[in-house]
Amino acid sequence: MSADLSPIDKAKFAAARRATDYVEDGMRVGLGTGSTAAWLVKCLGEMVREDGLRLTGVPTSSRTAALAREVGIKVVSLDEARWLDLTIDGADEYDSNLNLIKGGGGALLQEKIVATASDQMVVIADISKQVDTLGAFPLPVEVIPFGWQTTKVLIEETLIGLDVLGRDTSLRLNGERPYVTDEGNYILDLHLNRIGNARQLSLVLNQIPGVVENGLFIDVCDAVVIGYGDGRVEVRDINEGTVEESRIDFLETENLFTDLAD
Ligand SMILES: O=C[C@H](O)[C@H](O)[C@H](O)COP(=O)(O)O
Repeated sequence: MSADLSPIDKAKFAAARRATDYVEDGMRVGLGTGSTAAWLVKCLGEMVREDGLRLTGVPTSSRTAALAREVGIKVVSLDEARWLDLTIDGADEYDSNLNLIKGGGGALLQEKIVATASDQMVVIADISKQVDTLGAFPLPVEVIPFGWQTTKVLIEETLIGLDVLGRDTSLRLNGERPYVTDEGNYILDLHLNRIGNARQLSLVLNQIPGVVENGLFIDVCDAVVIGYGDGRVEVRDINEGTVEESRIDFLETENLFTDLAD
């Protein structure tokens, strides 16, 4: 095991590696975005190249599309695939009901469309993403650039009547300019600290003109695969009500792990 890799990278790798067990030959799979999902894409690419896995990938961002092509995964658009067997993605937070905050990497819109068009959604994460109540991570909301400052005020006014602890909102920046999503939109980050009723908040936000989508994923995720830095992996399946523990042997995967780390 490379000494250069942090325990958090090892945890992400362990979760991603275990999640490849969900992938069967011939599947159409939604490929998530972010540092954890990048491990997954690399692992799947290795399975395509080395084991002949037949896989059609639908990426959730331009970044993931580029990585998937680079590692040899066949990439198609969601419209070409129409419906997916499975989506595997990271998350910024998950709670005990497997409701999520996503969008820290700005890909929430495509991620939500792809996950919703899948028979099954599996989240891969390290344990730092687990929370009792969603909201410590700022909630990303994708908004149309036209009139975004008005939309921001409307969101702030709407938050006054809701069960949240904080109400600050900020425009996500890329240097000194607004961060622009793959769909050409902006992102407002809502610093709520605690979200009392995530389902209600999600519905209310999406009714505001100018809001395209928010980063709350309610009743979308079927299972979470939690990786730890020592190779332990826990799989919690919300439908089956099961918790399974296993272990990724870093010694056995050492070559793969270090190759993929490049
Ligand atoms: O927009 C980005 C996504 O929702 C990511 O899946 C999320 O931010 C988690 O990313 P990471 O695995 O890098 O923590």
